[in-house]
Amino acid sequence: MLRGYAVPDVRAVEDRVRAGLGDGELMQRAARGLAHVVAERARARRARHVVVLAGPGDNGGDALWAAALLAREGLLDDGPARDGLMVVGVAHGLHEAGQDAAERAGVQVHLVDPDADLAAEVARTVSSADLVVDGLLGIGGRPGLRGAMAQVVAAVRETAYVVAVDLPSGADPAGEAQLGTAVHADETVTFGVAKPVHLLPATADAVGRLTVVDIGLALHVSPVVERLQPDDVATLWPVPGRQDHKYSRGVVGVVAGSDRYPGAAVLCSTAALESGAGMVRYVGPQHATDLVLAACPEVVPGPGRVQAAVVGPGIDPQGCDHEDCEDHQVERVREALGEDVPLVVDAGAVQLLATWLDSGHRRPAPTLLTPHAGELAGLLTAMEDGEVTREQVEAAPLEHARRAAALTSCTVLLKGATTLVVDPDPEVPVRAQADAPPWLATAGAGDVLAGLAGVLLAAGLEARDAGSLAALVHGLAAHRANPGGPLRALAVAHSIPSTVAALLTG
Ligand SMILES: NC(=O)C1=CN([C@@H]2O[C@H](COP(=O)(O)OP(=O)(O)OC[C@H]3O[C@@H](n4cnc5c(N)ncnc54)[C@H](O)[C@@H]3O)[C@@H](O)[C@H]2O)[C@@H](O)CC1
Ligand SMILES: [K+]
Repeated sequence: MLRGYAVPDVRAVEDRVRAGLGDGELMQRAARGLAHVVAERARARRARHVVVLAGPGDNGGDALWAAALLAREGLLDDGPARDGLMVVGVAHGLHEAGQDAAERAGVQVHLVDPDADLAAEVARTVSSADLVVDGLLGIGGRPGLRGAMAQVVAAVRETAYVVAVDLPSGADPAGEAQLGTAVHADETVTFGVAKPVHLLPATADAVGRLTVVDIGLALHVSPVVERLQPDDVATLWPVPGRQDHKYSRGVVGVVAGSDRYPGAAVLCSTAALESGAGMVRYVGPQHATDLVLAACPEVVPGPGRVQAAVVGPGIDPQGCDHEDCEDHQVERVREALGEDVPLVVDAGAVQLLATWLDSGHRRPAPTLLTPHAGELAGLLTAMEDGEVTREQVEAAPLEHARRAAALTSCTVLLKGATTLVVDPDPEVPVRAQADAPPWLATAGAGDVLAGLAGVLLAAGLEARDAGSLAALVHGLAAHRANPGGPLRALAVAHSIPSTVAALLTG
């Protein structure tokens, strides 16, 4: 599990560790780790010109010391970057010891006035770099770059490989403010532990590949963000024992599909079966039932006892007006909301839940809501004063997911390039999963995710684990279904069994 700690907690432990070490030792450790990564990337990419950008604080200090090490220890010597290393400092003054060390090692340091326009010559130097080290701002940075810092970053060539020191400069270290003018790194080298900026959706896109360098920090506080990794699957996934039978493994109810969207019923039921449900019971209109049974003969039609249910994919919250529809989906969902059974509440059922909660009901069992941004906006609009738009949710996903979790007392899984899973208790770390290829943005992918999560709830996982594990496996199954190419949702569902098997057997 990757854990991201709040910046004040990181500073507190850094201060404690630094007090027990020699002067500058902690920064030396950071700089050494950084220098080794830079040297390796420079070699691999046959970089000819390496430009190190340094800002006014200790982030710049790390970068300057790394430049000194690269030059002094000849870390670039076997590559063509030998004579092509220089520092551009954007500050009224740089980290003194770092600047001194870089200059003593023979590295040229150009100092740029942060408030003046960038000289054309400096812009040319920066744009000549094929590898750029971004040490402008770290955890002390305010979001958004201005003046010469913004200009120097704009001068970086599109094809240059950018290694950010600790975090991409200009991004909010807390990972909450939306990205403004900021560095977009190919790789970020952080020290000791990850921070929220690396994991949360507002900023994670600017981070690139994340490398954590050990500098001897041990945190004994709770992280604020967590991300499950593939090797967590073996710990969390419900593996049946020899004594298990279909009921003990977990029966999953699926209330999904309508005459208008019968395919959602097929996708959700298929995903539940492919994820290892002991049994799937499907409830829906006749046409959808026929399609489900044709695709999945293992499914048992009609209501019955279940350990968890998925309600909502492809239902029409306005109600089904089909005359022979015995299993009226909206009524079924309302009934399920009142039952003491863990639920995945998806798509059309999200709106029904909002109305149901607004009339004073409370869910008696664990509940995982799985909205996309538009559905979350609809839920908040129904439960709060004033309209909330999809754009507002997309601009501040964590804030809105937190609001929804607090209002509903349910766990909220907000789908996106980075999927958030937020517990109603604000003290519980948020899970942020970014496992899916962009190809997964396709119709029906949400129905598959809901079916997968339903199986995990039915097996007894708590809602936050079920949601984040489902998001992880969903993303990995998508990669496996067709690495690097187009996907359809059904193919993702069919690739769940082999994906899980590969993760369980290592
Ligand atoms: N604290 C520690 O023990 C360690 C810190 N390390 C490094 O130190 C960094 C934190 O250093 P600092 O606290 O000095 O903070 P930063 O280096 O992030 O920068 C703070 C400085 O930048 C200025 N600034 C902030 N936002 C700005 C903006 N948007 N535009 C222009 N100037 C801006 C501030 O006024 C301040 O002078 C970490 O990110 C990490 O790179 C590492 O050396 C590891 C050890
Ligand atoms: K940085």
